[in-house]
Amino acid sequence: METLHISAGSKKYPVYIGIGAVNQLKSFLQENYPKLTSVLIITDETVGKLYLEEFKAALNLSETYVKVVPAGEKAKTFEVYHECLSYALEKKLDRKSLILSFGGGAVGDLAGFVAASYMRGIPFIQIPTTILAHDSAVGGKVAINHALGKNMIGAFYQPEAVFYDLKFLQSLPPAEIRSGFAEVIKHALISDEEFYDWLVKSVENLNSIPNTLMTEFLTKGIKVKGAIVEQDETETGVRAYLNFGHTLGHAIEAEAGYGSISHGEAVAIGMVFALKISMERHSFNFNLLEFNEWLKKLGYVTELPEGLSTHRLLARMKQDKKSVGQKVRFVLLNKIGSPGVEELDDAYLLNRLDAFKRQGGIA
Ligand SMILES: O=C(O)C(=O)C[C@@H](O)[C@H](O)[C@H](O)COP(=O)(O)O
Repeated sequence: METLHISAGSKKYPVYIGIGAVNQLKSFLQENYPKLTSVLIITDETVGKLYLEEFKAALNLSETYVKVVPAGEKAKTFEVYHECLSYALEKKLDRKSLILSFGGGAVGDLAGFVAASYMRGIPFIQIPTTILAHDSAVGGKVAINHALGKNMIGAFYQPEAVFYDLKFLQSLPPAEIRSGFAEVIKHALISDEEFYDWLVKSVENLNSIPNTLMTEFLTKGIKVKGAIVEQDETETGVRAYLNFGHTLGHAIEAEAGYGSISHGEAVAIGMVFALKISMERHSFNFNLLEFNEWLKKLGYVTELPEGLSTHRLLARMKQDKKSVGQKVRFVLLNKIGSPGVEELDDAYLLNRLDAFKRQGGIA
């Protein structure tokens, strides 16, 4: 078991990571919330079926309520958000109550936004159950989606703690593993060539990752994220680097339909595209073909999904939260480990997107 600490704005909180981490939750609550009145567990259908009864029994708290939401991005809708708020009001949660987010990235985004907005904010704790959530559970970005864009309604709202029990990762399906691992790759590419080289050498397939290796790359990823969030909690500057691959990635998710492609698999395509542009604009030595082949060996698709309009993708990117005045701002690399944010001209972007589509990716 390892304990990391995240500093974000005026807040500092622990991330307990390792097999059995969740066993520390009850004592954490007893020590830090002696006047706790009630707890609302927000979980999804998949996690609920697998782990909820065991989780509730281990907590054994008197006033525990549960809201089960749809799995994945389908949880991040106004309707589900409203249902959660209504349920919390019906169960008379008060400002001494606490929300436990028990699930993957989408549950954490939704539950965190419910906590951020219920009675103008009550505490919440992240208990992530996916690889993706090593990224989304840390740093305080909480949100729901809108038809006009992903994560368009949300807040920066930090959890009280994160209990990251890696036993929950053992039941993940391949697409979910790919989704989360893409964010590990992102953390390596934006931070450190040594991390990236180690990752490519260490991970040859995603179907049987040893616990020690999983713990090591998740811990490295969280440390990369924590260092950036400590510098820039509300994304006025360097926090945008954590969005590498997301400008196109979010556009693909929205155009393909939320849930039809996983977040990380869309980000993987976005990272290949962003790397290609980066190498065109900043001549640096990187074997993009080797990266592309590694991704395909791991099961990723590295070209645009069939039938997506590049014009519509551009329109989506113009609405990205990093864009200013409808000018698209991309996170590019000057070299591995050296990200920057650049404004890209619409005509240039459309030309590169059309080439990417025509060539089936980078080749
Ligand atoms: O924490 C951040 O900042 C990130 O950009 C991390 C992303 O991997 C994550 O998917 C985030 O939710 C996307 O942020 P958004 O601002 O593009 O909605």
